[in-house]
Amino acid sequence: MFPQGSCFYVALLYLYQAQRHREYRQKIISNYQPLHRDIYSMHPSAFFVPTFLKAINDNTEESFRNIMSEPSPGVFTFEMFQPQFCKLLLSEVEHFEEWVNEVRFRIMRPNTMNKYGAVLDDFGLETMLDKLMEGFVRPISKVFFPEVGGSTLDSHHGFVVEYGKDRDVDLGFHVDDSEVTLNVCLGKQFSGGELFFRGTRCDKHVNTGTHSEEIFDYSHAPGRALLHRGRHRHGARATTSGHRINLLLWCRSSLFREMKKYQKDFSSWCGECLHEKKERQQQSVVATRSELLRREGESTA
Ligand SMILES: O=C(O)CCC(=O)C(=O)O
Ligand SMILES: [Fe+2]
Repeated sequence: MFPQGSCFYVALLYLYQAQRHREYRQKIISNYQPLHRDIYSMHPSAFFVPTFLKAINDNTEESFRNIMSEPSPGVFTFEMFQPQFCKLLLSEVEHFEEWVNEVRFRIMRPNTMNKYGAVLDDFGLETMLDKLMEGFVRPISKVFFPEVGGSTLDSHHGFVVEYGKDRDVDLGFHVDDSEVTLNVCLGKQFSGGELFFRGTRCDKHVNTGTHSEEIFDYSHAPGRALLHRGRHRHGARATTSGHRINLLLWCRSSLFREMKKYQKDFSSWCGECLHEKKERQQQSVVATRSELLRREGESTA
C-alpha cells in the first residue's frame, strides 16, 4: 500500500508506457514503406468534397448548417471525403496490414473493444490527422459543442475500425475517450452495422436509463461523416455482409478535462443532469405554489 506515493507510481507507470509506445511507433515508422505518400500530408482539395470545403472556408454556423443534418440532437451528419481519398486510405490500411502479417509484427489495436482495425497515428498519419482536427473538426465543434471543449480540442486518437467476415462483428454500448468524435465511413459495401445512440451522459450518469427521445439509429454511407460528443452513448450493430471500414478521430481537449474536475453540474450536455435539474425546478415550483396557497389560507382564516 502506498497512498502517499501512489501519484508518483502512477506517473512513473505513465512515463514508462509512453516511452514504450514511442519505441513501438519508431519501430513501425523506420520499417514500414507507405504506399500512398500523398495522404500523409493534408491536401484539402484532394481529400474533401467541395461543399464541405466551402462550409469550412465560410466558417459560420449558417455555412455548417447548410451542409449538415442533425437527425437527433447532438448528432450531425454531412458529406466529407471524396471517394478517391476513401479508396487511397483503405488501400493504405490494407497495405499496412499486409506488412504487419508479412513481418509478423504484433500491432496494438485501436482500443480494448476491437480485435481488428489499426491506429493510423502509429504508422505515420498523426500529423495529417492533427491538421484534420485543427482545421476541420475544431471549427465545427466550436459552434456545435462549445460546452465540452469543442473550441479547445488539442489532441486526438485516430484509427480505423473494421467489421465483417474475418473482422469484428459489432461493437458494444460505450462512450468514447473523447470530447468530440468524428466517424467517417470509408466503405466498402456492407449491410447491417447501424450505429445506435442513447443519449449523452457524464461519468456519474453513464449507466442510467434512456429517455425515449434519446433513441436514435443511424445507417452509415461511404464518404459520409458523423460528428457527436464522445460522451454520447452508442454502439454498432452486427455487420451482416460485406465489409464496413470507418475512420474514427477521437478529439480531446486538455483544458476541458482539467476544468471538468471542478464541476458537478453537467446539465448543459448530460441528458440525466438536465433531467434532474428540470425535476428539481418543477418540485421547487410546486413547493412555492403550495406555500403561497398555505399563506393565503392563513391570511383569509
Ligand atoms: O463502428 C462504428 O462506426 C463506431 C465505432 C466507435 O464507436 C468507436 O470506435 O468508438
Ligand atoms: Fe465509439
